Amino acid sequence: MMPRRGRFITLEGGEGVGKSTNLAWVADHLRARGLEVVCTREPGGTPRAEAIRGLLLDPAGDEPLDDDAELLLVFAARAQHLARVVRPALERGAWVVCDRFTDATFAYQGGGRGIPAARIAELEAFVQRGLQPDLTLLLDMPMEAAQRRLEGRLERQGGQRDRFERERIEFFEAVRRAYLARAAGAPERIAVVDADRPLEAVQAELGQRLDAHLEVS
Ligand SMILES: Nc1ncnc2c1ncn2[C@@H]1O[C@H](COP(=O)(O)OP(=O)(O)OP(=O)(O)O)[C@@H](O)[C@H]1O
Ligand SMILES: Cc1cn([C@H]2C[C@H](O)[C@@H](COP(=O)(O)O)O2)c(=O)[nH]c1=O
Repeated sequence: MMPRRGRFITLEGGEGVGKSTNLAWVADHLRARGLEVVCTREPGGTPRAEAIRGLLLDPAGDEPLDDDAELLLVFAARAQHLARVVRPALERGAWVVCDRFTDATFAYQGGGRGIPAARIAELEAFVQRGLQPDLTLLLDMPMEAAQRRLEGRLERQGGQRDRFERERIEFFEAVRRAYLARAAGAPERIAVVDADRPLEAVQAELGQRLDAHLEVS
């Protein structure tokens, strides 16, 4: 009998909504149920894809990054990540938990930059060859509140805003609208989780969503 393919879970949402905070919690929740879990992120997840992440996030330099170049870099990093990490893990039956994936491209490059969804979908088909997340947990909250969280994190941990974090609030509002439109178009895959609550409440809902997915998979 063929081994059962693993599952691909993605966490999505705008800046500062709590994706990184909840990624480890999601992984622990699944491991406690006896599953092998691989945690990863996009852009990145392999040394070469992380190098592309550096190009995308670096705010330095006086040469603006062209929107189409940004889109192609995102998919170049994704191709490498899928080939080296995600597909091998799924093929051996592991569950992959990924901080952002292609919904982020539709939200940031589509909603934020204004690149037509059809063009993004062409690259999605080319790079992913049908691979889609089995479940996407979309952490959603008003952008002003998320920005305050981000500022708190920067004050506590230091560091500078990256190239995306320097965008204006209108950009983030467009990103949020695009995410919610994606969720409305794929309610069977994308679960919208209200992230503007205490962490315990957010994680209780994440746990319920994961357990419901485990029951049907
Ligand atoms: N439910 C919550 N309530 C209060 N603070 C939270 C909550 N979730 C996360 N935080 C805090 O908000 C800040 C941002 O969280 P986190 O870094 O996980 O967000 P993120 O979505 O991964 O951000 P980015 O998109 O920049 O990577 C952190 O300081 C974190 O401790
Ligand atoms: C996958 C993906 C990501 N981005 C942007 C969104 C974020 O600003 C950064 C990643 O940093 P974070 O620590 O996860 O916040 O990259 C994007 O524009 N398009 C994408 O497809």
